[in-house]
Amino acid sequence: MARTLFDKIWDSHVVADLGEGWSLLHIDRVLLHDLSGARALREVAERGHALARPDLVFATPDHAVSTAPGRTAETFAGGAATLHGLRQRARETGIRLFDLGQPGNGIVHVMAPELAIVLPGLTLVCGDSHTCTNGGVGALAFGVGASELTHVLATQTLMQRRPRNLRLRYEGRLGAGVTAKDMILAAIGRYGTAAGTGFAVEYAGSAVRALPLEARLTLCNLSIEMGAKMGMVAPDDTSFEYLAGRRFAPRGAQWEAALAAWRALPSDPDAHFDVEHSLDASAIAPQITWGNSPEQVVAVTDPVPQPRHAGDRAALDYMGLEAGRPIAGTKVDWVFIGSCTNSRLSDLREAAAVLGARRVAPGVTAWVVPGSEQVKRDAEAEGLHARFQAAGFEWREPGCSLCVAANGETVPSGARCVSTSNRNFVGRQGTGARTHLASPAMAAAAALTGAIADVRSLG
Ligand SMILES: CC(C)[C@H](C(=O)O)[C@@H](O)C(=O)O
Ligand code: SF4
Repeated sequence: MARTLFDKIWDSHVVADLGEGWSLLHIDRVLLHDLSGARALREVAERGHALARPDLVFATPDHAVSTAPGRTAETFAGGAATLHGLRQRARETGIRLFDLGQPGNGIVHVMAPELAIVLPGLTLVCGDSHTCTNGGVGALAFGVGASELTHVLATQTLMQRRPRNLRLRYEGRLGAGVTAKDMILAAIGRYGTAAGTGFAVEYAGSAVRALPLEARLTLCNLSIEMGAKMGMVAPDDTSFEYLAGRRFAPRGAQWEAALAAWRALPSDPDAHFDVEHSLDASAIAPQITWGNSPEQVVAVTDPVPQPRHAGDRAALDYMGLEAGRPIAGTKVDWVFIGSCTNSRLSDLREAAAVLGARRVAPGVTAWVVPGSEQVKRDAEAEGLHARFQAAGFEWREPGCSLCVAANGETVPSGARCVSTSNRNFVGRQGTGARTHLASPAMAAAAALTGAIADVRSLG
C-alpha cells in the first residue's frame, strides 16, 4: 500500500501495537536541554533507573544561560544550579554534553542538525515543543512531556498515538525578500494555530524542494505553532549534501547504505493524506505578526486588521496598535535576531546582506544571538560579526535568550520588538514586552529604519 514519509518512519519504529491507535515506538535519539533535560535525568536517577542507551542521548545548555559576551555558568545566577546539575548527571550517566564554549553547544534544535545527530528516517524526541524543527532533515522529531521523557531515557521507547497525515504544498517561486519564515507565518495566518492539531505535517511542493536545508528547519520549526507536534520535509539531495561529513553522520560504506535507505523515504506518489492544503508561494509577501498569537499575522504591506472578537481587541490593546492603520511605519524599540527559528548561518547572512553600510536607527537596541557555538565561529570567520557590530548590533553568545527570556534577558515592559523567533504570546520576551515575529531580513530592515518596514523597499 502506498505510504507517506511519516507512515514509513512510524511503521519502521513500532515495537508493539498497543491497540486503539496507540503504538510503542523505538526512539533513535534523545536531546536534552538545561531545563527539561536536567529535570528528566534527575527523575530517572531518583526512580533508580539507568539510562537505556546513554550513547543516543545528547545534551546542551541553552535556555537558562546568559548570552552576554564572556558569559560563564554563573553569569545568569538563576540558571547556575540547573547547569551544574546537568553537568554532574552527564558525568554520571556518560551522555554527551556540549558545554558552554564548546563546538556543539547551542540551542538544542540548532546543534542537532548541525552535528547530524538527527538524520533522515530517525525518530527523535526532546522535552521541548520546537523539536519539530528537526523534521526539516526528513526525520520524525517531536516534543514530549516530562514523564514521557523519563520513560524514553529509561527504556528508549515511547507510547504514542498515531497522528493523521496532512500535506501542505507550496507551489511556485518565492519573491525577492521572501523567506521560509514568511511561508510558514502565511500558512498559520491562513489556516490558524489549530490546523495541525492531531496531524503530522509534510511540507511539499516546488517551493519547498527549492529551499536550502536550513530554511526547511525554519519551516518545520513553527509546525507546533500550527498545532502539529511533527512537521517534516522529505529528504533529497539538498538534505544529503547538508549532512555529509558532519560529526555524527555515517561514513564510508555506512553512508552509502544510509543514502540508499533515505532515498526510499519520500511519500509514494499515490500516498493518502487525510488533509491537503496548497499555497501559491509567489503570492506570499514578507509577513509580520500584529497580535499575541502567530496566526495574528499580516503581509507587511497590509493595514493592522479590524478586530473580529474580544481576543483580537485584547491583542491590539496589549500591542498598542490601531486597527486600519498601515503596520509598516510602526515605531520599534528592539530587534532580536536569534532563536531556533532563525539563528543559523544563512539567517545571519540574510540579515547582514540587508544592512549594507547602514546603521541601526537611533534609540533601537539590536541583538544578534547566534544559534550555536559553531554558527558563531562560522559567522566570525566570514566577518559577519564585524558587519553587525559596525551597524550597531550587539553580537552575543549562543542561547535562547530573548526568545523566551528565561535567562534574565528581557525586552522592557511596553517596548516593541521585531523578533525572528516563533512565539509572540503576552509577556514572552518579558513582562509587558510587545513582540512582532518576522524573518531575519525583516528584522534587519526594522533595525535600520527604527520601524516595521518592508525589506523590499530598502533597496
Ligand atoms: C522551555 C521549553 C520546555 C519550551 C518549549 O517546550 O518549547 C521553550 O523552549 C519554548 O520555546 O517555550
Ligand atoms: S530558541 Fe526559543 S523556541 Fe527555541 S527552544 Fe529556545 S526558547 Fe524554545
